[in-house]
Amino acid sequence: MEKDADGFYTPVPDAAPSEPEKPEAAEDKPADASEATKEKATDLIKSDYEVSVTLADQQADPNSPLYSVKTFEQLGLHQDLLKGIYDMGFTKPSKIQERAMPLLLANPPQNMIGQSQSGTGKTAAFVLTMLSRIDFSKNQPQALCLAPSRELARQIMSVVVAMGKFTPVQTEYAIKDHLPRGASKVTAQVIVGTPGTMTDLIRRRVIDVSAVKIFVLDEADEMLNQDGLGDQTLRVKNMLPKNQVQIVLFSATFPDNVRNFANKFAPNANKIELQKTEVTVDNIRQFYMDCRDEEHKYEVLVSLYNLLVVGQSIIFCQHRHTADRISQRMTAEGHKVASLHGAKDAAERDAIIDNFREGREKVLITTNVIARGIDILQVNLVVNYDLPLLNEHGDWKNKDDLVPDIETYIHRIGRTGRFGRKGISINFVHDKRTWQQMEQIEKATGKQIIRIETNDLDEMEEQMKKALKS
Ligand SMILES: Nc1ncnc2c1ncn2[C@@H]1O[C@H](COP(=O)(O)OP(=O)(O)OP(=O)(O)O)[C@@H](O)[C@H]1O
Repeated sequence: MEKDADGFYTPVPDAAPSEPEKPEAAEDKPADASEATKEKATDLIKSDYEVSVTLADQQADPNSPLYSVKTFEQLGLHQDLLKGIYDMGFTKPSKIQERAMPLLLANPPQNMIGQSQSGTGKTAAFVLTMLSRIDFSKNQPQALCLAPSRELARQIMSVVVAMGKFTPVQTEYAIKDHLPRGASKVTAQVIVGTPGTMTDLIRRRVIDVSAVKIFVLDEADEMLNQDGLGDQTLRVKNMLPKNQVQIVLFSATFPDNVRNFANKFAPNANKIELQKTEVTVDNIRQFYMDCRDEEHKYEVLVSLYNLLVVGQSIIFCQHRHTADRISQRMTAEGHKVASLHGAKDAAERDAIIDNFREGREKVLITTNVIARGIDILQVNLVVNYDLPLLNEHGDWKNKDDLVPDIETYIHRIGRTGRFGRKGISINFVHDKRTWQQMEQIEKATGKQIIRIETNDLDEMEEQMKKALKS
């Protein structure tokens, strides 16, 4: 990894094969909200594999992370925001929304460190808080939100625009290549971006932070990671006015090594925490396939192709060159796949994720760049072509030092099974080391990973149908 001029961790273009990629922040063009795909939350996946348990059933089950006893009205939201919520197809809050919203909206404002499983509606909780805190009569930035990737920043913005549809909210991006070079002042009330560009725009006084009242970090553990975006994020915070900004941190994961920093970053915060074994949702069924070697992984992936296109699927690789190589090979063999990673330029990244989001592409081969936050309801299969790995000692070249990256694993598989939908993840293991790494993941998450025969596609299909239906 290298820091670019913005201070981002940008993977080196010709990264050595042994250098794993990490999620990266990059900037982009604005998403046209009117064009943004806004899935109705109540839509279910239409296919042979249609889910059988309805959202209403789950929201009535006290053990579900979607359960709540309250209505959105009881959460104390403004009428215009309620209209936005219902327009999006939401009927009832999820557990995190029900628990977090009253704390987030209370006066005087208090900081929040909120944890809840992937796909359980954290975005709505912080977006509604941002929109509730704004004085619409002032044309000044009042709510800042940071995310680790341009793709996620664009997605969050689409939620701000959808939820704020019946308010006069004005929004702006702080992402690379968005604002014209000579832009002198941002007057929008909500600004969503990535930390390097946000820092740059504040420093150059294009963004005046004097009226900022709320600062949100989505994927907060990633944003505060001292080996990654932590410095940049802290820089933004240090430029904000003291004692007037509510700090809101949300993630599905808060590993121990980030918790201390999070507590300092958001002092005296209200906390909503999960036990370690609660972090993954039960509606994602986890499998693994034993492959003989790297080449066999590719063959198995190709043999799965028909299953991959049943809904939509995301295939995660550790390196961008693996993602490119697989997608080139598969394309040459007549399969329709797309690849997305941090070496592609901003416009291309936007086009690829938009095509996938709108269902024009069914199979996306990618790296950790979109492991977090991306919400595409039709994704019912995630393949870990390579398991996510981390280097504990900072030497990415030494394979013996690589350990499973539990948090990234949790976020990757969380790209499926959104808001109670069924989903499947499949890990490819191909030697003793990868098998052991997977065992460590199994232990850490407390969820069983079931073996599937690589040469029995019928069984695979059967398992998949069962997992998506039961
Ligand atoms: N109360 C609700 N009713 C119905 N659908 C909802 C509700 N709240 C959120 N959703 C939908 O659930 C999906 C997941 O929400 P969201 O992306 O906020 O999850 P998340 O908790 O931020 O997940 P991650 O940890 O992966 O970022 C979205 O499609 C969102 O529109």
